Amino acid sequence: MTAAPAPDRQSLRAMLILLRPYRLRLSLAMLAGIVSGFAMTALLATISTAIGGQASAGLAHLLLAYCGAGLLAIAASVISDLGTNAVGQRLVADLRCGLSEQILHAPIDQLERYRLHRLQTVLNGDIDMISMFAFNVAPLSAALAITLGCLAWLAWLAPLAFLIACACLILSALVQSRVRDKGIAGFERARDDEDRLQHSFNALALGAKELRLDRPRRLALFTDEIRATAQRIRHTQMGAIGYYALGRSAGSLLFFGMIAVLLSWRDTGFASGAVLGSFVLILLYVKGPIDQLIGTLPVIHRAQIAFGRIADLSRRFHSAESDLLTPPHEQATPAFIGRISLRNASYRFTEDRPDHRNGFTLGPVDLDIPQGRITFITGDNGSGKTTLLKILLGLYLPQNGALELDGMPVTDANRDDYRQLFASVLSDFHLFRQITGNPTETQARHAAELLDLLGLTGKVAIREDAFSTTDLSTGQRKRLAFVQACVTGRPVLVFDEWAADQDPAFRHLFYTRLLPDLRRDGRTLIVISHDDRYFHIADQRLHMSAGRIVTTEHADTIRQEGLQA
Ligand SMILES: Nc1ncnc2c1ncn2[C@@H]1O[C@H](COP(=O)(O)OP(=O)(O)OP(=O)(O)O)[C@@H](O)[C@H]1O
Repeated sequence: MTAAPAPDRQSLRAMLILLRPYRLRLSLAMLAGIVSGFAMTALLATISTAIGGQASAGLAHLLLAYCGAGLLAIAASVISDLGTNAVGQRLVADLRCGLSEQILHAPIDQLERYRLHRLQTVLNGDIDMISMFAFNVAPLSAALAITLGCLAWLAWLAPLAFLIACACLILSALVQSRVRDKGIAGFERARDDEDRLQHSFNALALGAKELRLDRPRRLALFTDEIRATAQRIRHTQMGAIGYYALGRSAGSLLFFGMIAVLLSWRDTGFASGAVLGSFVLILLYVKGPIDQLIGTLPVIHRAQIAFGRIADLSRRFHSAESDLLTPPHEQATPAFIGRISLRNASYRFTEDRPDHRNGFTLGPVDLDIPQGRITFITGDNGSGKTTLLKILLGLYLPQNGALELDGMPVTDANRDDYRQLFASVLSDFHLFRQITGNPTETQARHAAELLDLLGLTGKVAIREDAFSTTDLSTGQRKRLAFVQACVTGRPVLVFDEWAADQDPAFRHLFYTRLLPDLRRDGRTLIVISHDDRYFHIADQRLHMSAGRIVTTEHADTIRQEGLQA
C-alpha cells in the first residue's frame, strides 16, 4: 500500500482547489463573520469607554452605539453561521457525489488496487472531517476579526501596553508553530492507521463466521489488529492533541504573565488606572477568540490531511471514459452484428501480489467469439480465465493488442456502449434486488417462468420491478442472478463457474436446457466451466494454461471427444 503524500503544501493546495467552487459563498460567509467580529469589538470599545469615563459624547450617544454594534454583531453572526452551514452542507454533498462519480468512472483494475477499506475511510472519515472543518470556518473568521479589532483598540488605548501584549502574542505564535509540526505528523500517522482499522473492521463483518469457528484467528484479529491499531490511534491522537494543548497552555501562561506584569506597572504612570482596567478587561475578553483560533488548528490540520487523501484518490483514478453517467437515451447502443474478437491482446497485473511475486501476464491472445454460439473457457485454477473474461467484458483494458466488435476496435469512445451488450454472473457477483431497466410485461413473464424452472417460485416473487428478497442460499442466489442476467435482454451472456454451486439437478438443467434455450434465442454465451461432463454442449472451447489459450476446439471435435469419453 502506497502512503498518501504528507500534508504539506501539496495538501494545502489540494484543499484550496477543492474549495475553489465555493470561494464566493465562503468569502461572503467569512466577510459576515469579520463584520460580526468587528461589531463585537466596537461593542467592547463602547463598554470600555463607558467604564473608563472617556466618552466626550453623552450617555444616549453611547447607548445608541452600544445597541447598534450589538445588533450588527448578532445579525452578521447569524448570516455568517447560516452561510457557512450552507457551504459546508453543499461541500459535503458535492464531495459525496463527486467521489461516487469518480468511483463509477474508475477503471476496474485501479479500483481493485485501491482496495475497498481505503475507499471506505475516504468516503466516511475524510468527508466527516471536512464537514467539521467547514462548520468551523465562519466562527474562525469572526474570532480573527474580534482579535484584530481588539488589538487595534488596545493599540489606541495604551500603545506601550499594546507593544508588550504583541511581544507576548508573537512568542506564543512561535511556540504554536513548533508544536504544529509535531501534531500534524501524529495526525498523519493516525490517518494511516484508520485505513488499517477499516481493513480489520471489514474482516470482522465479512469474516464473522470464520472468526467464530477459528479461535486463534479471532484472537489475532482482535488483539494484534483491532485492539493494537485502536490503541495506537488513541496514543497517536492523544500525543498530537497533547502537543496542541501544551502550546495552548504555554500561550495562556505567557498571557496571564503579561497581565500580571502590566498590573504590577500600574503605578509607573505608563497608563492611567482606568485605561489599564479597560485594557485588561479587553485582553481577558480577547483571550476567548484567541483560544478559539488556536483550538481550531487541529481541525484545520486534520481537514488538510483529509483534503490531501481525497485529492490522492482523484489522482489515482484516471479514466479515459468521461460519459458513464450520461442518461441512456443519449447513448447509442451499437447493434450487435457478428463477433467479438481479441487480436494479439495481452494484460499484465501491474501491482504484484505477495503470493505472486512475478506478477501474472495474460496473452498474447487471439480469439473470436461467434454470435449466437456457446463458447466455453476452460483451464486450471489461476490459468487466467476470469482475467480473459474481464478483458472480453471491457472491464480490463488490454495493454497491448485490441478488443474488437465486428472487426472494429473497441475504444474509449464506445467502450461503455460495448459493455451494454453483456449481462453477467461473475464469481464475485453482487445481486441487486431491482430488475435492471424497468422490465416490460414480457420480460416479467419470462422472469417468472425462469424462477419457476429454477425452483425459486414460493421463495422469490417479482414486486414493482424488483425481486422480493435476496436472502437465499448460495446456490439460490446464483440462480436468481441467472434470472436477472437473462431478463435484461442483453445479447451476450457471461457466466463464471455458475454451475459450481448448484446441485446435480440444476447443474444438469443449466447445461442441457438453459444454455441451449438461450442459444436458440440467438444469445451469445461465454461460460467458464470446469464441468468436463458437459463440454460437448459448447460450440467452441478455449482451453487456457498459464495465461495463454493453448487449444481452441470447435463443435465437431468437442462432440467427437465427448462421444469417445
Ligand atoms: N487483482 C489482481 N492483482 C494481481 N494479480 C491478480 C489479480 N487477480 C488475479 N490475479 C492473478 O492472475 C492469475 C489469473 O487469475 P484468474 O482469476 O484469471 O484465474 P482463473 O483461471 O479464473 O482461476 P480460477 O479457476 O481459480 O477461477 C492468478 O495467478 C492470480 O493470482
